[in-house]
Amino acid sequence: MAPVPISPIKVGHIDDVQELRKHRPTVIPERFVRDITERPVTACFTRDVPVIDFSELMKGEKEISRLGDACEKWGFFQVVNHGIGLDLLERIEKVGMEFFMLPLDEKQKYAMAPGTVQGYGQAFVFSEEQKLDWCNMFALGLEPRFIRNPKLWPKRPDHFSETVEAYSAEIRKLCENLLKYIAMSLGLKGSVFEEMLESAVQAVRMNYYPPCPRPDLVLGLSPHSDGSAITVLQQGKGSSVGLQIFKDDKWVPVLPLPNALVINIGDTLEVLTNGRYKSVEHRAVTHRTKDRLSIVTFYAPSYEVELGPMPELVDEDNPCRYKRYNHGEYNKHYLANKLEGKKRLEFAKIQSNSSD
Ligand SMILES: COC(=O)C(/C=C/C1=C(C)CCCC1(C)C)=C/O[C@H]1C=C(C)C(=O)O1
Ligand SMILES: O=C(O)CCC(=O)C(=O)O
Ligand SMILES: [Fe+2]
Repeated sequence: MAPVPISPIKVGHIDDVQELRKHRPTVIPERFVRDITERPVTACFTRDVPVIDFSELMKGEKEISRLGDACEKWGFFQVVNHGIGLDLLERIEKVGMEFFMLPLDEKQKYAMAPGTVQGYGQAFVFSEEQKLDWCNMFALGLEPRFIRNPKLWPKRPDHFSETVEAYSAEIRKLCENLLKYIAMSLGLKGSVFEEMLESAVQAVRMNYYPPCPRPDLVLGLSPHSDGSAITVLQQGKGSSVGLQIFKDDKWVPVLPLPNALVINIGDTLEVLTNGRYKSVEHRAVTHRTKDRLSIVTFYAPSYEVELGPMPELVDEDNPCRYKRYNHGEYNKHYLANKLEGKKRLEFAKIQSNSSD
């Protein structure tokens, strides 16, 4: 596997945003205040992200073709009738929220060590100058089992670990099935991506965004695309609307649908499809009075996998846009840099004279 390097970089003191907020600040600390060009504007363009009915996908062509359109035109969709019990969706939200509500010293027993990505804290901070996100994160590696760090699995709240296990097993099946239908939407054999990913890496990240007195000045999560093949995102019930995707040069909010899961194409699938299905830049914004929880699963290739565009998707009209590389190397590159739009994918791009 590709080890994540221990960072020698100085990141300075990182305020825990939940603790900050307890003091009801009237002024936002400078490290959270975004440059004027990055600040979220309130008037957001609303267009509906496509909704895919998972139960229709197995019935054939029509929904699979809608899925292909969603991947090609949006890179994001919401999936309904996905077969994961509502009770399990509620339970993961409950233990996630209970974890973030624990006292800071309890959460810090599972602190994310500098330069690593598992545990509680803020990932992707590499300098004292870098702006911070108004967010607390808790991340765990799940599969394959050797990526697990048992010391980082919380003892509190009750039922945390077993709920994460049960949830992740269901989400894994959903990812396998979605990748099968995504392959079929491209006219490929259903098993093609699963074979390519080998023993897929799976990780979960819970993001908690406390209310922020000045949501106009900060970001909950910096703009980025995910390094995964696909990502599954659950938006907490009762949470503020916070996820936005960058579409046609505008930030579009993803309005939560009851019991739906949000799926997005990650950088890996963009490469494998030679850019036909694109990873899309997204971010999270905060709310003045409401908090927000999101539970995010990254489903990615095994670190050993060498990948590049599938030959079936390269021809004279679609010349090869990405080089072949080792996913472990990509993973290392992704995790060693701040979140910065689609910048990480430049690692894989074959430079051309065209504008993309
Ligand atoms: C805070 O962590 C992340 O944002 C993150 C990390 C995921 C992972 C773990 C928590 C444990 C070990 C596996 C893995 C690195 C996937 C984001 O992951 C993105 C980045 C890549 C690349 C990816 O596949 O998902
Ligand atoms: O909280 C959200 O809605 C966005 C989360 C996200 O994009 C991520 O964790 O990668
Ligand atoms: Fe993301």
